[in-house]
Amino acid sequence: MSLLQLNPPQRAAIMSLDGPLLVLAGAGSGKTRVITQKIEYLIREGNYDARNIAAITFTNKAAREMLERVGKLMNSRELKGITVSTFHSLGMQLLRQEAPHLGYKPQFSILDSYDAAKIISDVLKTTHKDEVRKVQSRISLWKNELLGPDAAIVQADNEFDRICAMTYASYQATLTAYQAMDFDDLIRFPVELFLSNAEVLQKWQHKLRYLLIDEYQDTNTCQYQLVKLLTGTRGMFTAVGDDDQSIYAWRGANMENLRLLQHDFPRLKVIKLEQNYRSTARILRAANSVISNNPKLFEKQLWSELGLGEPIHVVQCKDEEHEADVVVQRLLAHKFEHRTEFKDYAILYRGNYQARIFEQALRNQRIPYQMAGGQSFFDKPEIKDVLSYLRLIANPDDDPAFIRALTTPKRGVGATTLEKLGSWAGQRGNSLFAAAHEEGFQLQVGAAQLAPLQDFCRFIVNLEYRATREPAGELVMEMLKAIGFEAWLYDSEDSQRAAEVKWKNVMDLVAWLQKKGEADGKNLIELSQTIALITMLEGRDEGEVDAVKMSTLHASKGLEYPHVFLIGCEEGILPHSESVDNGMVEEERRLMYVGITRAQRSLTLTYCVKRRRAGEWLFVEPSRFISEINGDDIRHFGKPGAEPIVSKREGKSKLASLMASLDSKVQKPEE
Ligand SMILES: Nc1ncnc2c1ncn2[C@@H]1O[C@H](COP(=O)(O)OP(=O)(O)OP(=O)(O)O)[C@@H](O)[C@H]1O
Ligand SMILES: [Mg+2]
Repeated sequence: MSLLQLNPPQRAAIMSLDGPLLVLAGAGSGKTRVITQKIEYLIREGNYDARNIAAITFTNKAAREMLERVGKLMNSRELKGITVSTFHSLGMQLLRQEAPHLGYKPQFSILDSYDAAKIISDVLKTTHKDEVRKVQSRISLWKNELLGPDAAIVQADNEFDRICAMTYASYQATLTAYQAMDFDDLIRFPVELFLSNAEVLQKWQHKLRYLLIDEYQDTNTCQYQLVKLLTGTRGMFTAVGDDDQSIYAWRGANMENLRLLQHDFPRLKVIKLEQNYRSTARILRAANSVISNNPKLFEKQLWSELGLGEPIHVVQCKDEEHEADVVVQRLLAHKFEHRTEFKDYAILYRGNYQARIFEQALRNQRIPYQMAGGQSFFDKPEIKDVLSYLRLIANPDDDPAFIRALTTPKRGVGATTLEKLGSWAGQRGNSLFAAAHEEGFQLQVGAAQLAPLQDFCRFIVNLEYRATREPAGELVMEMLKAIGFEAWLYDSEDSQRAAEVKWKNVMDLVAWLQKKGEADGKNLIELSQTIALITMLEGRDEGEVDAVKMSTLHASKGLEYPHVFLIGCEEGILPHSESVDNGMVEEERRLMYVGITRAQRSLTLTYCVKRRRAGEWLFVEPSRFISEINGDDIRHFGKPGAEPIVSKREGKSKLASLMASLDSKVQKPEE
C-alpha cells in the first residue's frame, strides 16, 4: 500500500522524521497502521538501517502482527536486524547483553508471577492468596515507579506499606541469590543501568536511533523513562496512543505520561487522526457516547464512512448458562445467514472466569475456538515441570527450578538431604546447585544419599553443555526419555486419559521448541527466556485458524473482529465491583470503550438477570454503560415486551429460521 492510500494526517505522521511526534487518536483510526508504514518509510526514504529501528508494542501478539504486516511491505533483507517487540522483550534483549553490569549473568532466570508470588508467600510466612497478591502488586507498583527496596522503606507511611517494603527487600535479595528477575525488573534494570552508566546508555542510544511506540497511553513511569533515556536529546521517536483506551492503571500505567511528553520534549509535534476505518457509524456512535461520560483529556471526535450499519443488539438472558447458549445460538444463526467464518467472531469478557461456561457451550456445538489472555499453555503444570529443567539448564542458581526439577520425577533424593542442602545454602548465601558441590555439605550426608544428588547435578551440567550446541527440540526429547517423564505422568495421574492429554501437551511443547528454534535460530537457553515472556500477557499463538476468538477485554486491545459479542454487561462485572468501590469507574468505561471499538460490523451486548455467586442466586442489574448508549442505536432482545432472542426478522434464510426455532426451544423468555 502506498502513501497515497492514506489520509493527509496519517501521511504527515509518517513523513515527519525531524523530531519527537505524538499521534493522538481514537480507536480504529489507523495509529498502528501509521507505525507499520512508518517503518517502511524510515528504511526506504529516511535512510535508516533496520537495525537502528525499534518498534515497541504492548503484547507479543501485537508485535508478531506488526512484524507480519511490515513483512508484507518489505523483504526480509531490508528488515534484517529490526527490533519489533514488547517493552519486556526489549528489556530482555538489552539485559542479555548488559546483565554483568548489574551483577547478573546473561542467562539469568525470569520468574513468572506465580513463582514470584511463591517467594513472597515464603517471606511473609503466609499462604493466604489474597494477602500475597496485594503485597505483590504493591511491590510491582514501586518497581514501576523506579523505587528500590530502600526507597520504598523510606516512603512507606502506613503499616501495610511498611510490611510491603520489608517484604520487598527480602524478596529482591532472594531474586538476586537465584540470579532471577521478575517481569518488572526487565524494564526497571535497564533504566537503572542507563542512569548509572553513561557508556552503556550511549551504546544503546546509538544502536536504537528511531523508536516507534504503540499504545503509548498504557506506558508506566518506568517504561516512559526507558523511552526518554533511549531517545535522549535527539528525541527521534513516534508515539501513538489514545487516552480513552488507557486500561492498565492497575499495573502502574500513567496517563500523565501523555502530558509529560509535551513537557519533556518541547519540540513535540502532535497529530490527530479522526477518521475511523474499522467500524460502522452506529458502533462508533455507541463508543463515542459511552466515552463522552468520562472527563476529556484531549478533544477528539471519530467518524466513519463505512455506513450506518446494524443497531447494537442488547440481549437479556436469564442466567449465565442461558447467556452462553444464547450467544452460541445467535452466533450460529448469524454465521449461516451471512455465510461468514468462525474466525469472524469474537467473544469478549471482563474476567477469565466468565469464559469457562462459554467454552463448554462452544464445545457442545463443536465450534472451534481460540482463547487469548486465559490460562496460558505455558502455565499448565506438566509444561512448567519441563520448563523447570530448561530454566535450570540456563541458570543452575535458579532454586525454585532446582527443586521442581529434582522432584519431578523424584530422583531418590530424600527430604532430609534436601533440608540439609537448603540450610547449608542458606548459611552460605549460595544457590542449592552450588551448595551441592561444596565439600562442607557433602560431608554432612552419607555417600548413598549424596549419589543421586550428584547424578542429578551431572545430568544438568551435561545438558547445559549441549544446550548451546544442539537443536532444542531434539535435546529436550532426549532429556524427557532420560528422566522417564512419560512413564511418570502415567504413574502419577489418576486416569490414563489425563496422562495422555498431559503427554500430548508436552509433545506440543517439544514441537514448538523445535519449530521456534529453527525459525529464530535460537538455542535452548535463549528459548527458555523467551518462553518466560510469552507467559506474561497471553498464551501461545496458534496461528490463523478458523476459530471463534475468546479474549478478555484487556487482551483484545489493538485487535479487530467483524462481529463481537461482549458478554456480562452487568453492574459488578463491567464496571467491576472492585473498581466501583475504589472510584475507578472511568477506567472501566474505557474498558467498555475498548470492547465496543473492537467490532467492525456488528456488536451484541449480553447481560443476565441473575447470576450464581458463591452458590447463591443473585439478581443483577444491566451495566450502566448500556444506558449510556443512545436508545435509537439499540435493539433489545429477550426483555419483556422486546423481540425474542433470535428474531424472525433476522432469520431470512431457511437455515437461519431453523436455528431460530432451535433457539426458541432453548430459551423461554421470562415474561
Ligand atoms: N487510510 C486507511 N485506509 C484504509 N484503511 C485503513 C486506513 N488506515 C487504517 N486502516 C484500517 O483501519 C483498521 C484500524 O487501523 P489500526 O488498527 O491501525 O487502528 P488503531 O488506531 O491502531 O486502532 P486501536 O486504537 O484499536 O489500536 C485496520 O484494519 C487498518 O488496516
Ligand atoms: Mg492500534
